[in-house]
Formats: sequence, C-alpha cells, structure tokens
Amino acid sequence: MAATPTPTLVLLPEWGAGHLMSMIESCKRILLGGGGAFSLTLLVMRPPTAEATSDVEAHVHREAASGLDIRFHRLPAVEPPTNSVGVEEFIARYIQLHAPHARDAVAGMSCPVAALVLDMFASPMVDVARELGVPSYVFMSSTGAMLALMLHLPVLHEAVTVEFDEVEGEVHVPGLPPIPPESMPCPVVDKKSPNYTWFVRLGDRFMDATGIIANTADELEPGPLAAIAEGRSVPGRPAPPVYPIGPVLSLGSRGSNKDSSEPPHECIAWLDTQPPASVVFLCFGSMGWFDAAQVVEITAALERCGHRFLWVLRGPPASESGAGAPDGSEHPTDANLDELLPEGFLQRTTGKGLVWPTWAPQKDILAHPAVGGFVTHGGWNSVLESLWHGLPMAPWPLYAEQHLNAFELVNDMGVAVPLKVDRKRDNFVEAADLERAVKSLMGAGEEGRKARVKAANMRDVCRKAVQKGGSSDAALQRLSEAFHQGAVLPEM
Ligand SMILES: COc1cc(-c2[o+]c3cc(O)cc([O-])c3cc2O[C@@H]2O[C@H](CO)[C@H](O)[C@H](O)[C@H]2O)cc(OC)c1O
Ligand SMILES: O=c1ccn([C@@H]2O[C@H](COP(=O)(O)OP(=O)(O)O)[C@@H](O)[C@H]2O)c(=O)[nH]1
Repeated sequence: MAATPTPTLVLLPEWGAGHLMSMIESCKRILLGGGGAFSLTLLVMRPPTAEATSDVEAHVHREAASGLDIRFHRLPAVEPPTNSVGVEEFIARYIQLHAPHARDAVAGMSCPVAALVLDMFASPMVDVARELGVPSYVFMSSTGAMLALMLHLPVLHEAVTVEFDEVEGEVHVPGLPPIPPESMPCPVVDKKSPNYTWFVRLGDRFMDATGIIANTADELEPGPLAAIAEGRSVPGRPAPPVYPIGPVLSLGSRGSNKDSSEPPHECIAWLDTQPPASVVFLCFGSMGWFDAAQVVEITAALERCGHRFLWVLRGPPASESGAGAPDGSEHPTDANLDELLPEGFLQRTTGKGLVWPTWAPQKDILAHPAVGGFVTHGGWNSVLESLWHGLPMAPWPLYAEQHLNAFELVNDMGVAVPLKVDRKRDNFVEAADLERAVKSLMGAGEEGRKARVKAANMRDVCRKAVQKGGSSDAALQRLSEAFHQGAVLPEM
C-alpha cells in the first residue's frame, strides 16, 4: 500500500528580509516540532529590485542547504505596477498580481496542503485558499498592536471621516492605550493615499483568514491580543484565532552566526574592551540613514552625554539622487565618515566610541554584556532582539509602523524611555533631546531605572514563552494541531 504523502505548508512571503526570514523561521519551528509531519513549500515571487532578488536568492540557497524538508516553487514573473504612488500600495498590488500563479501552484500540489500561509501584504489571497478549499493563515511579522489596529481599521474608517490628525484627542483602538494621532503608523496618516485604502483592505481581509500567526507573545502584548480574542476589534464579527508564537528571532541575517573559529567582528572585539552595561548602541534597521544636519545633532548629544557608544551610521541610499526602489526597500549606503562626521569627532571620542559605517552584527552586539541600552528605529525585529537580551530602548521611529511601536514601547510596555522626534521635520531629533534620552536610558533617574527593570523582566518573559510549556510553545502546538486537522488535497 502506498504511504500517504506528507502534507505541506505553502508559504507566500514578501521578499523583504524582515518579512521573509521571520515567516520562514516561524514555520521551521512547526517543521522541527512536528517530527516530520509536514514539509514546507515556499512560493518564491521574483522581487521587484535587483538588490532584493540577490537577498532572496541568498536566503533560498541557505534554506535549501539546511537539510530540512523545504521545497521551492518559483512563481512566473509578473510585470510590477508602474503607476503606484505609494510603497504599501506597490507591495500589495505587486503581490496580488501573482494570485493566479499562486492558485495554479497550490492547485497543482500532489500532496495534501495543510495551509496557505500569507504575508500580511498578501491577505487578499485568502480568496485563493478559499477557492481551493485550503485553510489560510496570515503571518503578521509586526506587533500585536499593529495587528489590533489593522483589524479595527475598517471600523475606524467608517467612524472617523477626517484625517486622524484632525481628530479631537486620541485615536481609540480596542486593546491599546488611546493613541495620539502623531503616533499612528505611516500607511494610515494620509487617507487620500492608496496606501491607506490598501491597509483598510488588508485589515479587512485578515478577518477572512482561518487563523493569524503573530511574531509576538501573550505576555508581551496582553492588551491587543486579548481585545482581538474577545472579538472587540470588529463588533459582531469574531476575529480568526491568533497564534502568538514569538519571539521568533530571524536568524541568518548578514554578519551574524559566524563560525566560532573566525576572529570576532570588529564591533564585538571593541565591545570586549568595554565595561559591563556601559555602552549605548545606536542602530536604525535595514533602511535607516541620516544626513549631515542630523549627524551633527547626534555627535553633539553623544559628546555631551559622556556615555560610551557604538553607533551604526549609514549614508543616503544611492537612489537619493534618482528614482527610489518601488517597494520602499531603499537600502542605505555605507557612510563616508570623513564627509559625514564633524571635524575632530572621531579623535575626541577615541576609546569611548566606535562609529561603524556599514551593516553590523546587531544580534551579536545586543547579546554582548558591555551593551546597556539601545537607541533604535523600533522595527519589530530589532525590538524583539533587544527584549530577548533584556535591554531597554530609546525608540527613534523613522518609517513603516515604527511610530506606533515607539508609542507602545514607552506607554504600554514601559521598556523604553521617550525621545522627542519631530515627525513633521522628517523625524528630526535635536541634540538636547537625544542627550536627555541617552542619559535617562543609561544613567540616573527614575524613568530610565523603570525601563531597565521592565526590559530585564521581558528577557525572562520572552525566553519562558518559547520554552516547552510556555505560552508561545502552547500556541505553536495548537497551530500544529490545526494544520494537521486542516490538511486537504486542493480542490481543482
Ligand atoms: C508594517 O507596515 C509596513 C511595513 C513595511 C515594510 O516593507 C518592506 C518592504 C520591503 O521590500 C522589504 C522590507 O524589509 C520591508 C519591511 C517593512 O517593514 C518592516 O517590517 C518589520 C517586520 O518584519 C518591522 O515591523 C519593521 O518595523 C518594518 O519596518 C513598509 C511599510 O511602509 C513603507 C509599512 O507600512
Ligand atoms: O546594521 C544592521 C541593521 C539591521 N540588522 C538586522 O536587521 C533586522 C531589522 O529588522 P527590523 O524589523 O528591526 O527593521 P526593518 O529593517 O525591517 O525596518 C534586524 O534583525 C536587525 O538585527 C542588522 O543585523 N544589522
């Protein structure tokens, strides 16, 4: 008798490293926990830029060599939309153009399909899954708070007819503290923009998924997750079950997990010479960079506050002088420190500070005992990595949903000190404000002390959650069970 083929989980990730890697790592946990009960099939879209294409190829290569049962199905290329006006709109539309190809790929599977797991930007493809009789799951690589906001957005859209910054007072989202309009995420700040329209649609389609997989933990974001579970996001319409299985730290990023026989990275070697918890680390994600005017403010703050520092400083993307990447993934260039830094800064701070002009091994740096605090753009992966090591933050939001993340870190989770960021001036920060925040983060004062205590507590919370019997491990078991029960041969 022929053996029943192993069911597969079909993944449709967005090409960006933060989205792709956290989805793959999360599903690998199911693969590893399931003892061979599933395989993974990655539907690979051709990314819209050459840079993203080479990143994705590197990830595919690495996963193919992992020895795990991961297959790759390349979807036929589609022409990217040429008339998009916004990044989120571009990403969602470009993904949606792959719907017929994704449908054909899933319909052609010769083994049962346990689920179609969709990137948050691909939520309208729940229709493809429905058409084929396959369960669909949305993978949320951002916060539970952003998830609560997206689920509630169609309700807000009906209830609030003016721009959010014209609202008297705050914006109310079930499960979150009242949000000041200036902390609303970028894609929803301009209702006339197609980005906004797409986010309303994406959030609405989340509600039609079989389930939502979230890279967070119950204990990290109890408010938003409870509101969703209790059906408060959309009155009268229960949300799909949410499986908070995080923190899943996306491994395999450039420069990390090096062979232990190699000499340490220069940043790590420098940290090895510094006293414990003495260094403030500044790093701004895969897309953060600063111009000369902002750099002057940062250098003044660092000199005045007197703390040791490790600063990852990147320069403007090459496209600053031309057309940008349509998906918004405009990677910064390596900084020319001679041009960007004020004269004498490096000499005056020798021994006390290191400015690193290119990609840095962030995860290894955050794990180093010499690091005491993190000035971060507040991307969710960076936040999870910081909390994993119990490090308090000063969030300096720059793009995407990071203004909401900063609000949550300071006002809800209490693991960060506030930093005054002028959103109307391209997120400009004055030297005096950065100096104050770094002093608070690293030194005396009740505000910083409280953030340090809360962040240290989160280290244990995060680790417990993913251990056997922890809340995220339990969510992973429930999810695995749901996948088992849902596995079907796609209907043609
Ligand atoms: C959540 O809302 C937004 C997310 C993004 C966004 O887009 C994006 C596009 C790419 O081609 C590559 C990327 O790496 C990428 C990343 C990205 O958001 C980041 O996602 C992280 C989670 O994986 C994390 O939440 C970070 O904070 C995000 O910066 C873009 C966007 O508007 C431009 C969004 O509104
Ligand atoms: O110099 C850098 C900058 C970023 N990162 C990693 O890139 C990811 C950034 O993801 P995040 O969600 O924080 O922000 P995004 O870059 O997607 O906006 C995290 O894993 C960081 O550790 C890194 O290793 N070195």
